[in-house]
Amino acid sequence: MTTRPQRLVVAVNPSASFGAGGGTGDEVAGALAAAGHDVVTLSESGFDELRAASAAELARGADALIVVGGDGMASLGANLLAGTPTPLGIVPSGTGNDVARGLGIPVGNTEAALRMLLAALDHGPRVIDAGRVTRADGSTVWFAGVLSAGFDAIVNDRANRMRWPRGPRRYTLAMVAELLRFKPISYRLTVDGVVRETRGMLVSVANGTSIGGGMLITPDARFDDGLLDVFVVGSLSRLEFIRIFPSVFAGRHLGHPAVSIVRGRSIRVEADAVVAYADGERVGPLPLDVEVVPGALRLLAPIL
Ligand SMILES: Nc1ncnc2c1ncn2[C@@H]1O[C@H](COP(=O)(O)OP(=O)(O)OP(=O)(O)O)[C@@H](O)[C@H]1O
Repeated sequence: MTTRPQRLVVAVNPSASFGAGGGTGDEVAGALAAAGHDVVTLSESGFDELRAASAAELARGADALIVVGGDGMASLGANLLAGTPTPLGIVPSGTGNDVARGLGIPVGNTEAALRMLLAALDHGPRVIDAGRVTRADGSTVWFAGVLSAGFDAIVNDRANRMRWPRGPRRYTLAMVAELLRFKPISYRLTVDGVVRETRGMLVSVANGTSIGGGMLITPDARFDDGLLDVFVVGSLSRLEFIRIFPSVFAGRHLGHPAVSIVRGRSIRVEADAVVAYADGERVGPLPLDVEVVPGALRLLAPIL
């Protein structure tokens, strides 16, 4: 490896799904140090503490932030680094890992993810777009993958509260439980100034391709096209939903009359009493304004 030694901050979520106990964090820190890098490993009792510790360490100067965890950790990294030149690395050890998945970072194989990370430290980062969300109170938050408001955000909320099972099957169980009580939502969407009102189950604003551990809701979305894919699932009976649901994993739901995707740069999502999630983390209640910021993030990921 020809890489010059770099100062790397490694932020570990010890509670992320298959990294439970922090073992993946030790493996990552060990491999990076063995490759000659100067590694600072951070692990805290909670997410907010970890974010604060990471911010403090980045302020001392770092060549990259590497997060070890799931989409929530990708969110932590994206929010610290969007708009800065410092690259973000992700070693997936979470439940869904959809951001890593969409970027072609190996999931479920820490060794392979580490090989890819070391190669990316060598060849340099991939520049991608990020989504910037503005809440009604004017505060902002970034996302790298997908923002969702509707059925899957409710499922996400339930899955986050579940202790079992580990892995993506947790989302499937949470989904079945929530499907039994779900009522369609009345949305008002404004995409680049064009207003559309619709009743439905779900609206997602996607920079990436999947949610829920590989459900390819927007299989043709690109992280670096300067656009967001707005995915809408209209009203469906429970039976019809269950019938088309498996096809989402292969991205074969696209021809269904209740499913639509439009692309845009600036999207307002409105509905009563709906909370949005982005990259697996709670963003807050609608209404929200989402815009794409081209080239806002550098990712230590394969250059496609
Ligand atoms: N010590 C901790 N450090 C960081 N995050 C923690 C910690 N303990 C609990 N968490 C929670 O972990 C969540 C983030 O988890 P993460 O996304 O890394 O894994 P996951 O939920 O298993 O995977 P995914 O989001 O891909 O489904 C945060 O919402 C945070 O509140």
